[in-house]
Amino acid sequence: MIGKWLGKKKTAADTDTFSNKEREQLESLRIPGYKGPLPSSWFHKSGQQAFLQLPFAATDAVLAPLREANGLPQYDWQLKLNVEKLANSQPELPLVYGNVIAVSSGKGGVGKSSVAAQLAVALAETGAEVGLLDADIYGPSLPTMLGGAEEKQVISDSNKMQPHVRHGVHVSSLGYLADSKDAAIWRGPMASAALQQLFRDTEWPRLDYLVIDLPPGTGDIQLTIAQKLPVTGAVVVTTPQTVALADAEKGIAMFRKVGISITGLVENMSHYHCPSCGHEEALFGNQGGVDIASDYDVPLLAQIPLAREFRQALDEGTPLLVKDPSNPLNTGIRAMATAVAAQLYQQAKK
Ligand SMILES: Nc1ncnc2c1ncn2[C@@H]1O[C@H](COP(=O)(O)OP(=O)(O)OP(=O)(O)O)[C@@H](O)[C@H]1O
Repeated sequence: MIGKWLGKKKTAADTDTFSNKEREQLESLRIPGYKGPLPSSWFHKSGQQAFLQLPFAATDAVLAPLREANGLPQYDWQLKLNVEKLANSQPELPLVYGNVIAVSSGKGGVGKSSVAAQLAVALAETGAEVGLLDADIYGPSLPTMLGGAEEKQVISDSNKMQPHVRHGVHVSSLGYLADSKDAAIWRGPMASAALQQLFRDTEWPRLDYLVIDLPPGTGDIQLTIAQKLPVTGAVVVTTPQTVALADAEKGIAMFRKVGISITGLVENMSHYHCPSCGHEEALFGNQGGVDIASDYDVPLLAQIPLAREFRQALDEGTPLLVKDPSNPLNTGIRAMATAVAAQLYQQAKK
């Protein structure tokens, strides 16, 4: 749990109010993934200190426009997060799992696991308590992408699995338990049962967010998982390529069929940025994700470039966010995390 600020008793200084002109400027602040102006009750000031208090995870970058806006920089702006637990698709399950984000793709190889891993690390960077469930039982790749595959699985006295803590994220994966070659031969019901067990028998701490890396595709297994696990919102990952887009459409349709809200679309490998000459090339086509998002009325949460740095870092088990935190490529990943958390909140509150 982060910041207990919301529950703090108000002091006389907290009742300081912004002038009308300042309020107008605050109203013009936009956050990735949040449609429209933020409620004015989320802004506070106390003398020279000013606070933006959000009920979802966000990076400090959201304050940049306030720090730069005319008339507002005199304040020392701070971000206060107090992540609200939102309703999910299984109301009878306790909310200890936090807000559950299912990351899916209609097609294999589009970068779903990379997006899930980097989303989880970026959310954890904000100070949120984050879990990551590797439900990609046919090819659990998170132990490779986040490292620690060689670490022994610890079972607690209460017979529960201790999640591995990797780069600030609590990770549970069959890849830490079984040989991935064994997992690949599992059939539908067996895989689905193993997964539910992995979800239930992991000793998760009290989480703010649980990111689930679903197996690729839109068949029975994905449908069963989506129905059996608590889900707050689904993120569909695609590349801009026509074949991937057709499968992404199936993914959107699948979640809609079972009443799970689509938090949005992430377009991965949207273009290639040449590190030497700066040229940008749309290797998999142009605008695919933008068009699908508009056709299906789902938010486009991020467009992530194809970059050697992302792949290399994940192959080494240390995502770029951790390996090279100030690399400009990370800006888009951090903005994606804010956009996912903001949109998840806004949809749940609708
Ligand atoms: N934006 C990117 N830039 C460079 N490499 C990437 C990018 N996204 C993913 N990759 C690389 O592409 C490969 C496939 O990615 P990943 O395993 O995440 O795909 P997936 O959709 O989860 O695949 P599967 O369906 O098989 O589980 C990995 O080596 C990953 O590092």
